[in-house]
Amino acid sequence: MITFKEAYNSVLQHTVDYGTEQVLLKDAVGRVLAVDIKADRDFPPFNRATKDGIALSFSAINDGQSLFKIEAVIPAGNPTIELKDKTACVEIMTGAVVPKSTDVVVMYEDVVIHNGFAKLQKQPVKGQNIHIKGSDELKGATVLRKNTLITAAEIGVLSAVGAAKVWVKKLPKITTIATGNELVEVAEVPLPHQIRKSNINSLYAALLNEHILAQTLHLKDSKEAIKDALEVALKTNDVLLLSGGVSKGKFDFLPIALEELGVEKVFHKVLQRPGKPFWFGVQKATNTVIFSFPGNPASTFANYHIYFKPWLNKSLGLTVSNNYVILNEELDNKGSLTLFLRVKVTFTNGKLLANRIIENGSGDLTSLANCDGFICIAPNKNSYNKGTLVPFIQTRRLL
Ligand SMILES: Nc1nc2c(c(=O)[nH]1)N[C@H]1C(S)=C(S)[C@@H](COP(=O)(O)OP(=O)(O)OC[C@H]3O[C@@H](n4cnc5c(N)ncnc54)[C@H](O)[C@@H]3O)O[C@H]1N2
Ligand code: MOO
Repeated sequence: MITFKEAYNSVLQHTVDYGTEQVLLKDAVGRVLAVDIKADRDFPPFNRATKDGIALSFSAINDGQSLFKIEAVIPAGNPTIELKDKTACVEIMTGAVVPKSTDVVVMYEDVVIHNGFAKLQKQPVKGQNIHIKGSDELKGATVLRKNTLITAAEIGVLSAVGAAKVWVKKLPKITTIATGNELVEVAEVPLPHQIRKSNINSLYAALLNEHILAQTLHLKDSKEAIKDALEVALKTNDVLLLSGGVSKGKFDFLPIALEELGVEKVFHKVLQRPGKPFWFGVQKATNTVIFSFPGNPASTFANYHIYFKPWLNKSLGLTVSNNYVILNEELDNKGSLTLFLRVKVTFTNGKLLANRIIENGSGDLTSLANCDGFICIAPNKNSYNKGTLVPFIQTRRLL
């Protein structure tokens, strides 16, 4: 059986570039930028008043002048004008173009306006309250880099440079597949020996967070039915996320069915808990990647975050980040398996502290709603003191 590190590295060696596509700006949030974005004009595009007040020539102030005739009133959105008389001033609003031959803006709070004249109450500084043309970025500068996750901030920048359509990384087409005769629909009342499908809905929701609208399938524990359905699914998807049917049971047909369909097994079973009987493979002919997760809810959920999420990030060109939290209790791991322990994380005095939660093994579904993620504890008699930094796999937004 391979170690967690070997399995993780192996999964990341099987990433796939799905190419690029153009989407409308409104659909770009959450996607990954596929090209560098350049400024189509200077930022800001003109000398911009940053306060409501008056604009004037500093040379007049230098000459000792403090009372200025108001020549015009300039709202934001008006074309550039020129201050004709350098001993006069204009009233100017935030966001308006600072007139030619003016180089200082004094805010209303520091002047008294009376009978068409403005009187300075305070000595201004040359250049104050003017956001100089091109001082943020010059035309042609790269303002966003390829392989950036597009958030609300990037949407603002894309809007400012006129990117009504955006080139983004294509997302893989995914079907999530639940297996098992015991599973019934959520809306059904299960018989005493049945349970409702939860893993598949959880995977579907996790993928929605990645802006992937997955198909879902449920297969009964029949080898022929599984093979027939998988044959079609392999042809029509880039990725299959399966849950259940991969351990040693008499009805765990997935490993054999996948191999009979020409899917190359990369590995089966990893020295870890939960998620040990994880089966990972690739169908070279169709370039389909198969993550076949163990059916226990904590196993499917953990392995999705441990393996699939970094695989997706790397496939899309995003950085695969390694995050750490501070262990807030002592523990050790004398066994041979890497443990992924469910933790609650608190943000205390600027630090993320992790405490284990009470859970009842890999089948304990409700514990997943009580934890913030998993800490990764290496095997073989490792002792961890309180205060140790440990790798953290986040399963919900923390801050
Ligand atoms: N002889 C052995 N038995 C088992 C081993 C082993 O190594 N030798 N491994 C155990 C471990 S560890 C795990 S994890 C499970 C994984 O088994 P499978 O992947 O074959 O999963 P199933 O047997 O189909 O289901 C396990 C469990 O999870 C429930 N389940 C399945 N799918 C769903 C779903 N979509 N939603 C909710 N719950 C689901 C299922 O009803 C079972 O209770 O095997 C151990 N056994
Ligand atoms: O590998 Mo299993 O997830 O421990 O129950």
